[in-house]
Amino acid sequence: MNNAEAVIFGEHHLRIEDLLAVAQGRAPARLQTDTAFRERIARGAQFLDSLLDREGVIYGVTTGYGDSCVVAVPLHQVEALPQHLFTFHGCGLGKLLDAEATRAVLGARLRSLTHGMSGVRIELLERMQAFLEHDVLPLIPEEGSVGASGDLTPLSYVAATLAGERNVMYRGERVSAAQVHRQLGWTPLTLRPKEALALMNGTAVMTGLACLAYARADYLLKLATRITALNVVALEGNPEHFDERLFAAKPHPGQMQVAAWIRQDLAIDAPTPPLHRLQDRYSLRCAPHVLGVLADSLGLLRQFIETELNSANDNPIIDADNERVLHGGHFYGGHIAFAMDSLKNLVANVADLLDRQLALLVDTRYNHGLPSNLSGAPEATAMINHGFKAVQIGASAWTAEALKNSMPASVFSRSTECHNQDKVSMGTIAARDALRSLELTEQVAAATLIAANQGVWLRQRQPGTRALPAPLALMHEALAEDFSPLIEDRALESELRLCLERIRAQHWGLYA
Ligand SMILES: N[C@@H](Cc1ccc(O)cc1)C(=O)O
Repeated sequence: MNNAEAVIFGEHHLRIEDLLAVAQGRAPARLQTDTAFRERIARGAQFLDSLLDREGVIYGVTTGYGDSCVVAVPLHQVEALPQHLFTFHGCGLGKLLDAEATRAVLGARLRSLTHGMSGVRIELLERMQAFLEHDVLPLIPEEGSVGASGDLTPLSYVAATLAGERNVMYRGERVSAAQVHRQLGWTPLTLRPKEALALMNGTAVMTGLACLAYARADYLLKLATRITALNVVALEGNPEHFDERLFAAKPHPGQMQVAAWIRQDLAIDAPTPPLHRLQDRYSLRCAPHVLGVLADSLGLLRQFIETELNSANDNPIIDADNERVLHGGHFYGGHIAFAMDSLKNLVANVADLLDRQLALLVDTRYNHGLPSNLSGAPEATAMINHGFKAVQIGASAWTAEALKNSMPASVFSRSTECHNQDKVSMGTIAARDALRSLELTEQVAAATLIAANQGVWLRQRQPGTRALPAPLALMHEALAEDFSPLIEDRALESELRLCLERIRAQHWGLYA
């Protein structure tokens, strides 16, 4: 971990970027330390204890869970209830969340609990901070949440490991939580009556994943814009399609921004007559209109994600100041579900756009004089070379899979848990889908970027071609460090994988 400024978990509003810095191990997570904050947290837990002394009925504390809320739990069993909650939810399946996602989940849950409306002790928050600090990462299976009673099952792995049960990843090894507690000299927490519920009854898994997805989509937008500009040069498209006055006539702000970025890349300052077609095919001409929808949606998606991240998404909500226990449904992840279902659709459209641009590049009927399949082979071996043919087939497959994945998850709500949870969000499925769509679309972007760069290289070798505008010349040079021109056929897997790594690391500074 470098010495980036710590991200404070307490009463401050966190931005997606803050959570991301913690998730990626770029910044430490610190709990707010002032006494006012600690007292506020303590008041919630004390208020719950005082209610218990008075034998008040509190859902999930003196009652069974969910549909079983009509079952009274006698006081002598109240202490045993939290352990039952995380225990019977220990039925997650599917792949394990990776380290970055797990930190995002821990951070999202910690942020929600620091609201001070969940009735947990400061010790619980401190231990969560310690998990992040020492990178003790619960092994969380990603499947089994309907996203509306909170992410109960995946979050049970957070509750259980805090209590010294199940397994964690620690220093690159899979070990039991009990062993790590011993190693670090910690006593496993005995969760207080409301604490397991407070940990589990919320949207932290889908919200953590949504933060990761948002950041990837944000970079993808800029990368797809840069790829489009490279393709306009490679294909000798008509730059007038990105004219400032043209976009002022239909002023969606994000769409105007994308057009402005392309103008900047092409260094257009005066009308430039077309070299070939008066009107290019839509994947070039309408690129700002496709990418603009993503650009214009990001603000709304950010608002949904950050409001959820900074909320007390628990039940019941403990309002110690007014001595009230508020029973409601804040674990319902409808906003994240909508945000992620929308993002899937937006991102799949980017895959489709780039795939269409690639289709133009490789095809001599549309590429305005570039070689077949963008092969740089000399005439003597041209007949046995196939250049980017298979890469383009791959991009078609990745695009189809991203498009297939765009089916909304939220419309598959189904009644569950004895019809207590009879309307659910499926937001966690939507968030996982969004990440998968991003992965596929980044693959399409990697293929299209390498191909566009090859197209630019081939074009530059043609006599009489205009010099590359400065921003694209810089990108062309940066790409040349990793990817050499394709002359004779070679297997491109390792280069595609390197390109994907670069994309995930947001390696190229774009339109900063
Ligand atoms: N989310 C439910 C609680 C719940 C907890 C565990 C369950 O298995 C089911 C439901 C509520 O607050 O009403």
